Amino acid sequence: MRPAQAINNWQADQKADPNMPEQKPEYVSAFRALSGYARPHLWSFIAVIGCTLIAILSDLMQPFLIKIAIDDNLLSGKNDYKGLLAICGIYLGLAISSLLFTYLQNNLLQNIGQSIVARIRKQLFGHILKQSMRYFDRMSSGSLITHVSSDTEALNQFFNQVLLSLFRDGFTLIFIIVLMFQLDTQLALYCLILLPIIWGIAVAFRSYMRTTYQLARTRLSRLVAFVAENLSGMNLVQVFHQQKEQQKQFDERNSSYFKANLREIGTNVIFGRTFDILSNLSIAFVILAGGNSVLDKQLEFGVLYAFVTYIRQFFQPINTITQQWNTLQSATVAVTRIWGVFANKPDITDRDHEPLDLHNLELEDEADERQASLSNLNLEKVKGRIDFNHISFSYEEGVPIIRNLDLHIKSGELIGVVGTTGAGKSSLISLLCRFYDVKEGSIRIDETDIKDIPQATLHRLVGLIQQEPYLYSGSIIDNVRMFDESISPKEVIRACEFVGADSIIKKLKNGYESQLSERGSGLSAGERQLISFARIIVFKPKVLILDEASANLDSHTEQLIQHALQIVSQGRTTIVIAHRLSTIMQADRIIVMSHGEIVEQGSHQELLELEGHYKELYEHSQGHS
Ligand SMILES: Nc1ncnc2c1ncn2[C@@H]1O[C@H](COP(=O)(O)OP(=O)(O)OP(=O)(O)O)[C@@H](O)[C@H]1O
Repeated sequence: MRPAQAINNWQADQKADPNMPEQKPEYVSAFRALSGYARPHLWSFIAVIGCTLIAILSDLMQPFLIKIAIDDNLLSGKNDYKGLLAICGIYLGLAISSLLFTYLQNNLLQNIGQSIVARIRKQLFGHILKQSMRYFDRMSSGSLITHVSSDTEALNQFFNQVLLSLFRDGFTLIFIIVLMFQLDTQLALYCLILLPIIWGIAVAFRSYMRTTYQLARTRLSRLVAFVAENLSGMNLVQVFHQQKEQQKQFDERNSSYFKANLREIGTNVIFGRTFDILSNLSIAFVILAGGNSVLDKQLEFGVLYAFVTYIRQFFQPINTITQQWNTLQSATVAVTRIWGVFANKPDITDRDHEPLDLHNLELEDEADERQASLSNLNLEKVKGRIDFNHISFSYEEGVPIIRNLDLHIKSGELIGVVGTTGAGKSSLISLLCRFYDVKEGSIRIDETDIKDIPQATLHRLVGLIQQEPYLYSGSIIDNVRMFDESISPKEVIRACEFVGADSIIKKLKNGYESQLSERGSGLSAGERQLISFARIIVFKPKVLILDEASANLDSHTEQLIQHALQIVSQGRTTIVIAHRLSTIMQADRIIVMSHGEIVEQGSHQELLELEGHYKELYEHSQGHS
């Protein structure tokens, strides 16, 4: 990731969510947060500092050795070849030592950085998995992806670049200054006069560079968002022949990003060259001032040589440290954002869930495992009776979605739920799965409030087949058994045969080993639902919820689904949200919902006789107005 990307990602998020407070890099709290992760690597850090010191000293002693060779051997007239040979040997030894310890320092620091970042990334993903649906309603998936990928990558850069530079360049600078004073105090003092000038230039460039970086990142974000938008709405783009218009808009964004990039590169070049000019000016100045002293025999030639070399080396670490500023800022913002995610407690938790300890997220995993094993329901003995006791619910305060709904479902009953769009059918199901909690009333399975059932148990108890079933990247076998290797391929094949998906799967080129992707790789909505039916057979939940595919299915797939539903619903309490009334005409009971309430219920025939909402829906589905 380029410097400042995290800042810009964050800024892009801010635009997407205007309610989020303005966030600035908070260096102290960011470093405190990171220090907890760094503590276990204390000895490795000490080893890094040791290696850095040896590597720098090995580097910096080289000009000093040449100074000795010039002043004590070459210009002293002693003809001491042995001494010269010894100096060459030491020089070689120093070069090897510098190489070896730089390598060790780099490797050690990379190792520490990568393991800290990998640990944070793992905990972050685990933490996101535990969040409730309300959180995902609020957060765009784009910004969560940014947290897991770009923000953790910004941390990686912190260890690879900022820390490395702070250790290596910081120590180098200190040693060079000490060595320069050791060689000649007056010349060293002249050189220090340059420091405020260098500082002034660095500060001026830093703020200009930041603006340039940000401009490029903002334009990149716009470009990426535009491509993502087009990809997700590709069918619309093609249906409305928008290709030319979209290409034009893309070209505009692309060219403005290109210009911003050129500006960024130009700024970097000017900054680097300015330092080169300053370095050369200082060398000229040292040669002028020091040369005079050499001619007056007040300074040895070797000292002047060493000084010129150190001045050259002096500018490089300053340049590198200044360039790290942007990376440091983006890493700090990244830490703040990542800790913002960690700080968010899921609002749906199991009873007696211990409070989140931000400093010890591993404890959270252990607590979850403990909770999962604590079930007051014996899964085998659950009958599947469901009671919605006068429940009310809203997504947003003051906008009721479900109002005082009272519904009692017997174990093994097949219930069809119908209603106009937005009536609250899917919301009712979300409440039963405990994606959200009811505001008033309670939902009970076999007399136990679902809030008292650990979520892991509840989700084994209630199986959900969604309108758009989610398929993972992987084979059909793995999609049916949800990567649970304890379920054999034979069981999967039997389940698919049972629900009638077998004939469809066998037609695929690689049969059960065909690789699917999230969009289903060529399977229709109905066919994807059939695969979900097989999942139900494999995992045997006591309660089955089917949010029927609303897409028009061909009559063959529709028949297959009807057949699969009959098979799968046997011995299970089943709730079907029906978009086609034909699916639930045979249901034990049909519930008609409108504006979050049950307005009618009964069998198909009974409801038709009522001549109310259901009859209207039915006639509409039959093509009558
Ligand atoms: N995550 C959400 N956040 C805020 N409002 C929501 C959310 N999900 C649904 N709603 C709103 O709640 C109401 C009921 O939606 P719901 O999806 O339960 O209806 P539905 O009967 O299943 O509709 P459909 O048949 O179109 O799927 C709608 O007004 C919808 O806009």
